[in-house]
Amino acid sequence: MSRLLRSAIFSGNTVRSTSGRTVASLRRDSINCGPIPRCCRYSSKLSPSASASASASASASAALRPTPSDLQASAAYRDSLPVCAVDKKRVMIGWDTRTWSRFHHVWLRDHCRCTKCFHQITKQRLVNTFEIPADIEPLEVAPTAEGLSVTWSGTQPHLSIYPWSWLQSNSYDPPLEHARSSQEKVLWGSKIQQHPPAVSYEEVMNPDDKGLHKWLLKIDEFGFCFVNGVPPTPEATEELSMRIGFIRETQYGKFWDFTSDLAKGDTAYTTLALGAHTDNTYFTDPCGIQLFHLLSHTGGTGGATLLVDGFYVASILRATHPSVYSLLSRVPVIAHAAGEPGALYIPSPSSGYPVLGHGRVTGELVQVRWNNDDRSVVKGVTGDEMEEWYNAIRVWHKLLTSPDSEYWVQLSAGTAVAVDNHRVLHGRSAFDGKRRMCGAYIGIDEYKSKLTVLQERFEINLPQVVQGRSIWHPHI
Ligand SMILES: C[N+](C)(C)CCCC[C@H](N)C(=O)O
Ligand SMILES: O=C(O)CCC(=O)C(=O)O
Repeated sequence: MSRLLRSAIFSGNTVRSTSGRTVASLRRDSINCGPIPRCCRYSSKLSPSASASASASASASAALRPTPSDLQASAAYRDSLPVCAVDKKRVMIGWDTRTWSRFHHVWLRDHCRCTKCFHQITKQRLVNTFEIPADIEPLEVAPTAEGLSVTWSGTQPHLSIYPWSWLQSNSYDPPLEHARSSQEKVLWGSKIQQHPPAVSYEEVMNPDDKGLHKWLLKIDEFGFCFVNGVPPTPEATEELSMRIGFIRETQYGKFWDFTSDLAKGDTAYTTLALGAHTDNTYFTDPCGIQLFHLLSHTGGTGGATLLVDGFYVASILRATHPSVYSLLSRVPVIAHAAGEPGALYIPSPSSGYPVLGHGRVTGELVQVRWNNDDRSVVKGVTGDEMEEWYNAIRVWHKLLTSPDSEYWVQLSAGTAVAVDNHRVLHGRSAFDGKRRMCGAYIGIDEYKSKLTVLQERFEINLPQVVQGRSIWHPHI
C-alpha cells in the first residue's frame, strides 16, 4: 500500500522513501496518489489534455488510495503540503489527487534563484546553464512550507527552494491555469454607449497612481477608456499620455496636434471619413495605445469618432464564418506608409502579417491589424484563393460596419480617449470646418509594462522582494 510521502525517490516502478525504504511499487502512470490535502488556495484547473492523463492516473491510482491512518501518519498531510516523487529525470508534485506537475531536474537547476544563481537586484540569471550536467539528479527533494526544497549534488551540495505558487504558475507538464489568471476581457458592441468605461483626469494624474491603475485596467478590460475633465490643451494631453509611458515618436512626430491641412502625407490630415482601422499596420510593431483629444471644431459639422471592438467582431466571425476567420488568421497582408517624402514604411518581414494575430502558445486572439486604406498590393494569396480572400474581407468588413458593432461618439474638448490599437479599431466621419485633434502613440510594451508594474504594486503579494520586485514575479 503506498503512503503519502513527504519525499520519495522514484526509480523504475518502485517508490522509495528518502531513507531508501521501498514503500510501494507502482505502474509508471499511477505515480503516488490518495487524497492529497491542498497546500494552498490554488485554482489548479487542468488543461483538457492534462485532465485526461490525470483522470487516467487517478483511476489507476484509486486502488492505491492510502487508508485514513496512512493519511494521519503522513507528515505531508500534517503540514498540508503537496507531495513529491522523483525519478531519474524529473520531480513530480502532486497538488491534489487529480493534479500533478512534472519538472525536469535540469529545468529546476537552471531556474534556481538563490543569490549565487540569480542576481537579486537585476533579476538576471547568473548560473551557467551550460555547465549543468544533462543528467543532473537531486540528492534530496522535500516539500517544505517555503516551497519545494531540492539539494543538488556537486563539489558543494547546492540548495534550491522554489515557492509552490511559482511552480504552479510555471507548470509546463501539464500547463496549469495560472493561479492568477489574467483579467477577463469584456467584448462589446454598439450598446457600450450606454455605459462606456471612463475615469477622471484628476484621479489619473494623482501621484498615488491608483487612478492610473484604474485607467489601465479599464483599457485592458474594454480595449479603450475615456478620461473626463482633461484641460483642453495639448500640454495637458501630452502630460496625460505620458502617465502611461514615454510617447512613441513616428514619421508624424512625437505628440501630434493636427488638422485637415495635409501637413503630413496621410488622409488623417484631411476632412475625409476614415473607416474603422488600426494604426501602424505598416510597422512591424504597431503602437499599443493611441490617445485622442479633440481640442476644437468650429465652423462645421461631422468628425464623429468611431470605435469598434475588433475582438468582439472576430468572435462573431469565428462563430458564423470559421473558414473566413481561418483565412484572415493565416494570410499575411502588407501595408505601407508612403505619404511622407522622407519615409516609406512597410513591415518586416515584407510579406506582412495576418489581419487576426494569435498567441503562439495559447492560440488566443491577441491582435487585430486592419487598415484597408493603407493596405498594399495583395501578394500573400494564391490565384486559387484570391476570390476567397476578397470574399473573406467583404464578410469581415460587413461585420465591422454593422450597426451592432459600431460605437459612434462625438468627442469634445475636455474628454480624451485611450484606445488599445491591438484590439479596438477607430475611425471618424467626414467633416467640414476647422477641426483640431491632438494625441500620441504609446508602444505596446510600454503600456503593458506600466500595467504590470501597477499590478505588482496594487494587486499581487509575492515573496522575496528585492528593491521592490520579487525574484519570483510571474513575468520573469
Ligand atoms: C495619428 N496621426 C494623426 C498622427 C497619424 C495617423 C496616421 C494614420 C495612418 N494611416 C495609420 O493608420 O497608421
Ligand atoms: O481624426 C480623427 O478623429 C482620427 C484620425 C485617425 O484615425 C488617426 O489619426 O489614426
